[in-house]
Amino acid sequence: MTDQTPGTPQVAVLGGGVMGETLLAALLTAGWAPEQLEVTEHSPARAAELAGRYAVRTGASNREAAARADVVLVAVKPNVVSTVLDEIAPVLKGGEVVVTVAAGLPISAYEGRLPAATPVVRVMPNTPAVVGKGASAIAGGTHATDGHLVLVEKMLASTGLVVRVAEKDLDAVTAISGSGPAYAFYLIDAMAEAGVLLGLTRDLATKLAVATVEGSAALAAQSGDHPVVLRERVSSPGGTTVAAVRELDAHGVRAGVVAAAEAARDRSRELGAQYAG
Ligand SMILES: NC(=O)C1=CN([C@@H]2O[C@H](COP(=O)(O)OP(=O)(O)OC[C@H]3O[C@@H](n4cnc5c(N)ncnc54)[C@H](O)[C@@H]3O)[C@@H](O)[C@H]2O)C=CC1
Ligand SMILES: O=C(O)[C@@H]1CCC=N1
Repeated sequence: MTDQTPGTPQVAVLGGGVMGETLLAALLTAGWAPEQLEVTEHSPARAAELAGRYAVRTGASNREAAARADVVLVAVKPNVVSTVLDEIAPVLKGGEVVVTVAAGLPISAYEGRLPAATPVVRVMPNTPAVVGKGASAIAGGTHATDGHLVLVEKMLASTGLVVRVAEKDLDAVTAISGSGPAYAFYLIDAMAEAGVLLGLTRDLATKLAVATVEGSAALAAQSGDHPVVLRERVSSPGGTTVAAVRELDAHGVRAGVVAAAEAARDRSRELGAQYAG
């Protein structure tokens, strides 16, 4: 594929798990036709499920799918990436773009296994992409042009926020937005559980927790105010909220979030070092 390839090029999604399916659905929403897409899967049952749900071609051969593709989207686990790259490298003709969502693995690891001058774009998406509220960061490799980054932005157009970053920042991005939905779900679950403890039904407590987190995120996004200012607005003098936030501080919740993000950043680096091969 050249920098100028127009429209919606043929995409092979290698690995149809959580993120592979998310990106497949996103491409369909962004205007790709089912016949421009195919997915490879090790699990025949999963392949059949995806074929039934999206009417796309599915198969088990990464090499055959890559040979038909203009864009190869790597969505397998980091420990499988080098095997997959070795499978597809012989059939890449030089113009294809390789896009990867694997955590941790540096672009240099891809460039070292793929034909010289293969453009590689690394993406760190997150699961709210399924509902168009995702946050993705992208970084291009040595041979990725602005045109390749624009193409990837187009591929992710239906998923939500897409930002360009330097590759060195992707471990931090992974710790904040890649893994971040799990922190938000953890908070929602804890709030719902607290509601049950306080006597609400689980259904009502969960609805209230979800709506509160969703509304707070929307308010933060739309007002542009600093989170501290927004928190102060909830906190009436001598009221309930200051009493609650004092407990969050006393229990080290803020420090816990920071430590969690550092652990995710470190794990991303470890995955990169372990599986770069
Ligand atoms: N789940 C998430 O929230 C995010 C995941 N990622 C990245 O996405 C990648 C995939 O993660 P998930 O989708 O969560 O994992 P997953 O385990 O749900 O999906 C991986 C899929 O690859 C298939 N597979 C395994 N070996 C294969 C092979 N050789 N060829 C073809 N298919 C093969 C598996 O059967 C499985 O369905 C990982 O590299 C991860 O770091 C990145 C951002 C967020
Ligand atoms: O947990 C993981 O390794 C992947 C990467 C970011 C979110 N999920």
